[in-house]
Amino acid sequence: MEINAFQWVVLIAIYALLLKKFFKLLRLWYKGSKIPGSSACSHCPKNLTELLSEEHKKYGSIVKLWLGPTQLLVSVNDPVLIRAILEKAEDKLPFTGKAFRLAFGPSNLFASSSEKVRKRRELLTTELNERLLENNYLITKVVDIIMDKLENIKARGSLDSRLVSQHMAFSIMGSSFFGDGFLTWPKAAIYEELLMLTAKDACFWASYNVTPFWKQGFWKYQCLCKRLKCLTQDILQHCKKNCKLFHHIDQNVYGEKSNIKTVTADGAQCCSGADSRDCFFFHKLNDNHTATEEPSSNIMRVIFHGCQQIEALIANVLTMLAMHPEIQDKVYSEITMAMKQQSKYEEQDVYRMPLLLATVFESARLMPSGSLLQRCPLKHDLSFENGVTIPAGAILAVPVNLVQTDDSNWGSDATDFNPYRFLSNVRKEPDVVIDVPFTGSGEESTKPGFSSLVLKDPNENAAFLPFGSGRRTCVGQKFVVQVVASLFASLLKKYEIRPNSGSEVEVKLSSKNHHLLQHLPCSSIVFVSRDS
Ligand code: HEM
Repeated sequence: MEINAFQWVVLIAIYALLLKKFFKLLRLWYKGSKIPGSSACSHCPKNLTELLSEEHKKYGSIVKLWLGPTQLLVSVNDPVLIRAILEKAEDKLPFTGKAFRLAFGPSNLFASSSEKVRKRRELLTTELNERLLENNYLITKVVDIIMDKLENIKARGSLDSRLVSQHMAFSIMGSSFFGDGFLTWPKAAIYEELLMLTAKDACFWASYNVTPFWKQGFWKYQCLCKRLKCLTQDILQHCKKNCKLFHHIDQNVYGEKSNIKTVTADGAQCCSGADSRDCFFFHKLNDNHTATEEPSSNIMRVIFHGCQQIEALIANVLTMLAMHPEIQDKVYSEITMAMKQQSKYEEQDVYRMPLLLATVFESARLMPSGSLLQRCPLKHDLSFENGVTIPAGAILAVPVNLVQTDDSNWGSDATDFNPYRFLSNVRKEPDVVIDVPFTGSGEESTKPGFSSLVLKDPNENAAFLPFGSGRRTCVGQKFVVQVVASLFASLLKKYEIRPNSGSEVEVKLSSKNHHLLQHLPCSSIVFVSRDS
């Protein structure tokens, strides 16, 4: 048989590619052999965190674990080293991208390559921080609507804290990103259900190496994804309709921040300055999207990530307050004291409630929503001062819940709920007041009516990682902390949160075993009105 020149070229190219892959693998094996740890994960118990905990005890702060012949996981549990590594390591593992690509379509916002995400990360950070400062009224409105909804469902008795938290998180994300029109959007409930369902099944379908086109279930799943996309377009249209400035947005970009309503030529009322910025935000977020990207996928990804994470945080704070009535009472006193000083409650007031903010941080520390932070040096090895090299292609993992509940990082009460670890007493230790967005100023705290406690910057402790760290850290941290604290300030002013007697949460939380804390069941809680 005669082989022509073209076929030779193809054959050589394939051969060269295979050879390159083989040498990469040899290199991974060789470099991996120098990292301490068990050679293989053949005896993997169900819980990877438990295994990593044992390995770290045996081999030190950097351990390797072969997940398969071609998959090397390197786990690091020393906070100072973690900070240094995450400052350098920029790329993420492509797998998570695959799951979300399937659910929401291709998007560059959470891409594995840092190059692709940089611009949009910056945009999102600016937007969130500006929105945070300008949109005070919106948070108050969201909280009011959530409180009204609570009034209605509370009549039925105890509530599943996960479900309540999900509704709250969804209202916060929806209204913050689409404007307050979202709060009256008739399809919001369907959208919430569909978003959660689609994302839940994404990992299952993404776990197939070859997309299972032959399975009927897969096509049903694709239909759900399509419906979700249509609904996202629908709310965007709704947003655009309410916001006639969209088409001449360029004239208004970041310039005018007036809230005065204007009237267009066709007589329709234009949205306020704040609303036009909402529209502009999405316009910009999808600006210059590449051919492979879909306009609504970035939006769905952000909304989903925010909902999922905020939901977990709210549920954790609810659970912790329900289980620690003595802390709840103190937070309540702090809220009433701070609110007494103001004729009108402003969102910035939460910065005068250090115990409330510390409660949010402590809940995030004890029960982080993800158990591993991961990076994947795609092109280059990562070398560190202590002589350790993490080879390109290895999965770098940070076992967040181990680091966040380790005695050596947090003291002997590391597994206890103690928000005071994030506070210092201004009168006793005036020099620990730190000038960061989260901390109250020492001067304010000494005025009558203000708390004498001062919040420390939680990020000062390198072992505080609920929002990640380094170049790919979460861009929503400041936004989330302010919104969630505001929500609880309003909630606690009206209600006392109690566990439903005999519910599972009471049993689980009385245990000191921190592994249990990460797997809390749906907990049942009751909101008891303070007026009654
Ligand atoms: C309680 C709420 C939240 C928690 C606990 C949380 C946590 C996280 C974590 C752990 C990461 C990975 C960080 C790392 O690998 O170092 C992350 C990434 C990210 N978060 Fe959040 N997040 C929250 C809310 C939000 C919100 C509300 C937004 C935006 C609206 C947001 C936007 C992002 C983005 C864009 C990334 C990806 C960064 C990148 O890959 O470069 N997050 N978040």
